[in-house]
Amino acid sequence: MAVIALITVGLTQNQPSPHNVKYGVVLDAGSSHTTVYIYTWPAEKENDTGVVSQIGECMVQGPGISKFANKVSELSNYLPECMQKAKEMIPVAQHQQTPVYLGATAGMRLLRLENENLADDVLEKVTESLRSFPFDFQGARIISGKEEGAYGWITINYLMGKFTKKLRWLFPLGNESNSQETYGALDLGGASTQITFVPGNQTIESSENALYFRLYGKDYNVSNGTIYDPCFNLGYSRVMNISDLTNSPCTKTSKTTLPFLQLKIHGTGNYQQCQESVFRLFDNSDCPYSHCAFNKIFLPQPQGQFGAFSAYYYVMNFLNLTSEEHLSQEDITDRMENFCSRPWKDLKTQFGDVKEKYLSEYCFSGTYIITLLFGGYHFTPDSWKDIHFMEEIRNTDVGWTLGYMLNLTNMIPAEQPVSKPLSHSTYVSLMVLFSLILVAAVFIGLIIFHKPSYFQKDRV
Ligand SMILES: Nc1ccn([C@@H]2O[C@H](COP(=O)(O)OP(=O)(O)OP(=O)(O)O)[C@@H](O)[C@H]2O)c(=O)n1
Ligand SMILES: [Ca+2]
Repeated sequence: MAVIALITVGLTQNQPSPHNVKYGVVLDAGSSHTTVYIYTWPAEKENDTGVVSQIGECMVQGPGISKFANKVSELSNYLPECMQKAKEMIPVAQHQQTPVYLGATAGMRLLRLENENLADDVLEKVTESLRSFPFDFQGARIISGKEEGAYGWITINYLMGKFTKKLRWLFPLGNESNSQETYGALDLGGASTQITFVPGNQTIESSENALYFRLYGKDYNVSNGTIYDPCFNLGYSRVMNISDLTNSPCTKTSKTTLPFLQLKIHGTGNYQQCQESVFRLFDNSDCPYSHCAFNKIFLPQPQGQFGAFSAYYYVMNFLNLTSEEHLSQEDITDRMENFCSRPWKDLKTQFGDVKEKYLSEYCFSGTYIITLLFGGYHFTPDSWKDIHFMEEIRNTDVGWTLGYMLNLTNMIPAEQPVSKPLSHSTYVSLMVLFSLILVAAVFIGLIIFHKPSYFQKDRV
């Protein structure tokens, strides 16, 4: 029996030790900032799922690349600090084989809409900068919102091991019935948001909003230059340029000509009023399909579990709203009312180390997220519990970058592989145990059958 057990375990888990390690670098050029991610994986197991992990990340100092549109020459000093870090983390011998990809998101999509030449200039300059490093640079491009959502979805499901088929015979009693269902992905950045999930048995009514994979098997009424804003805390004020509001392609349609160039905003800190204003941003009228998100965009009813990352996590984590215990809608409202009503002076005292830009916007950002989820994507108080706010899984950040790299390095096979059923430590323990049983069995056998002299004498 011990021999059979040894052979069974050996055959089901033949794990060669990884010695050849590969690396990959992806730059996430977001609207608010750029982050460099450094990944590694064992070369032999390239097509296995869950083997790529993040070994480093570096946040580039300064704003997003789109903000350099009128000063592209400054971009030459932008990336070197973080790229130098990548050089230090990756062994020199591996530099030339290490692919480097840059994907730009909403900030650059908006710049391209406004002025294509400027967007090209920015990409050209970052390309020039990245070419000066000893890596295998694979290009800098603007990724579409659809790709961004898709790669975030791949990342989260890859990291959660949702693409692997578990061997059922090893977990006969486990509640594994839903374990293979994929997670939906919720991403929110400075200038765009994506929701991606596998819909239930609903018809895809707009192919523009669908992707097929085969993998692993307001307007404010103002009469002067001051407005009172319920989404900022009481005592907070900020001056902003009207052009910052009206120059974005997102606001081009609501052309309101104002008789002044600047606007002074004073916070009044009122969650209910803030929510009413934000809710008006989501146009839920005249849906041409059976279900819409907002602004007439096709979206089936959200289905299954969701991982919410990027700004969803930063903001909700700050507001203490990421708890896995079920928070009722009243709990959420109470916490938001409480936070928004706090005087700005108090917040500054308590959270002196938090960047002022972020701190001042948490009342707004939290309200925006809650309104987007309930009023935009139509989550319900009941399905809210299916949203899991997360920053990383197994030390790897959740975002679109990992999925982007997996795709471009052809690390996603079309057919579903079967995962190793045991962890390496369980495998080794079982092998040792069965070996001991085998040795003990042989030993006992020897004693019984080779101690014959006494028995034989007695018999004689
Ligand atoms: N420590 C942080 C970092 C970010 N934020 C919030 O997150 C938003 C930006 O999110 P980020 O993921 O940095 O956006 P980008 O990737 O740069 O934008 P996009 O994906 O739209 O291109 C900020 O406006 C801010 O509200 C925050 O609250 N705390
Ligand atoms: Ca982003």
